[in-house]
Amino acid sequence: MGVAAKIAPSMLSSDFANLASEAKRMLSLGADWLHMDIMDGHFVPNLTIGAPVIESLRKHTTAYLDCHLMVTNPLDYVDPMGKAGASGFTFHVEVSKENWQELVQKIKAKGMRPGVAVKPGTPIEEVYPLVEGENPVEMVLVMTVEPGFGGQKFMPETMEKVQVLRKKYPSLDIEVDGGLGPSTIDVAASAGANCIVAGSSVFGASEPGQVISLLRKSVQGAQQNN
Ligand SMILES: O=C(CO)[C@H](O)[C@H](O)COP(=O)(O)O
Repeated sequence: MGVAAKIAPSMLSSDFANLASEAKRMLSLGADWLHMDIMDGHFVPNLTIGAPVIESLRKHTTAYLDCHLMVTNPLDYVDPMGKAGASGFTFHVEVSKENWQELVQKIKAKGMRPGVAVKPGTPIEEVYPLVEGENPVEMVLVMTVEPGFGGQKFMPETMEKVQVLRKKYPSLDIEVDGGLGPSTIDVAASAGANCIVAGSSVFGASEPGQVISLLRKSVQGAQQNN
């Protein structure tokens, strides 16, 4: 049996004007987590939501809010996101080389689960110290598109990173994000990903619940075959 499958619809593709009802709809259709994309308009060329929106959503759900911080200064976000009720806090390794130990410590102190994300062009070796340290992160997010926007094309070349990570860390949560849907999930699942973020393929489907269930079955099926 592998690491538990977690299907996390990316709320970036939801109707932000109806965020609470969109979140409840996804949970009622079988989502495990809600993926929240925090973008600062600097680390990535897009600006989305921040702690105030997480705080508002938290009033409507007890669900795991899987927050992906696409920001240049993640340390500045730890306190506000903790107070707002974030569950997971995933920061980018590209901007945390100097202070990841402090970051992880503070994220845990605020009751959140730390994760580290890598852009498609970043060597996967850069996350090893964060997974193996005394105070490790609990998830690695392998970006399968360039961060910044939903609806992009899945980059299959990123799968090598997932394979390497799964071989090295059999019980680690490995998340993939970007371009995941019915036509790309099998390759990600057989590479070893167990946390699946999917935005446009879920929100754009006529039956989003069927897509969520298909994503889960693919992860579970791949784990049984390994
Ligand atoms: O992090 C993201 C963009 O930076 C989004 O979560 C991601 O792209 C999901 O959207 P889609 O499934 O439509 O590709």
